[in-house]
Amino acid sequence: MEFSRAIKIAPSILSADFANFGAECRAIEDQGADWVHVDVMDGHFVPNLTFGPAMCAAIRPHIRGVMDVHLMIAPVDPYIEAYAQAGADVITAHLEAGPHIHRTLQAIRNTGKKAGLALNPGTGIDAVAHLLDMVDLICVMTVNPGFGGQKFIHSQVDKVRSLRAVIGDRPIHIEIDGGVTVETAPLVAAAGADVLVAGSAVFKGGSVADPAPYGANIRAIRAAAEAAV
Ligand SMILES: O=C(CO)[C@@H](O)[C@H](O)COP(=O)(O)O
Ligand SMILES: [Fe+2]
Repeated sequence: MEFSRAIKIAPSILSADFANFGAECRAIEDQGADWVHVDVMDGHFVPNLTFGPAMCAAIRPHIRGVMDVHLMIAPVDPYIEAYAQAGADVITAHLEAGPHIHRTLQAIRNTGKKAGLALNPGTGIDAVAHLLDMVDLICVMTVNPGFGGQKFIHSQVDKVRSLRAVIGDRPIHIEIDGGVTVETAPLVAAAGADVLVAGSAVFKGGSVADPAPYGANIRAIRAAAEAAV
């Protein structure tokens, strides 16, 4: 995985057809997705349940590019190795998920995978300064985690701008997750984000049988973001 600040679109398969994940992953990549974003929820850290490591391992052969695994689980440390074994390229843990985020990021790096740090909307960026040498990606949640299709929280745009200033030119991705659309993508791209997760805005209007809308949605979000950079 070579580092680049170019805009990357990462569809969240939380909005895919749950009976058809393999075909959905192939369809979004064929339609121009850069990364595939997999939302792991435990019914405890967030009020929803999704994919275990076996599910991730099952879809891995259907993803040619980057599998971006967003762990919304607590505790997180006991499961890092399992998601690494399942074939994740990026493993992101929440700052809020436990008392030892430095150890968690170290454990992710020890698996040889890229380490991501996610921040809930109510969390500030102060802790990030002490973790810059431990992270490959910082995920700014622009909704409260747990569900797709929520409304973008606009107060997070300033947070992204401050985060970009703290990161400077270090090879750390800023990922935005939640409520990304053609309207909100330019705001976060202009503030310094480079990875845009989008679930409902990518999958709307399409299906495995008719995937062309996925491509049109991805191109529209990318064009809106790139025009703002
Ligand atoms: O992590 C999460 C939600 O907790 C996200 O990845 C959502 O799945 C994004 O969905 P949209 O807001 O784009 O519909
Ligand atoms: Fe996510």
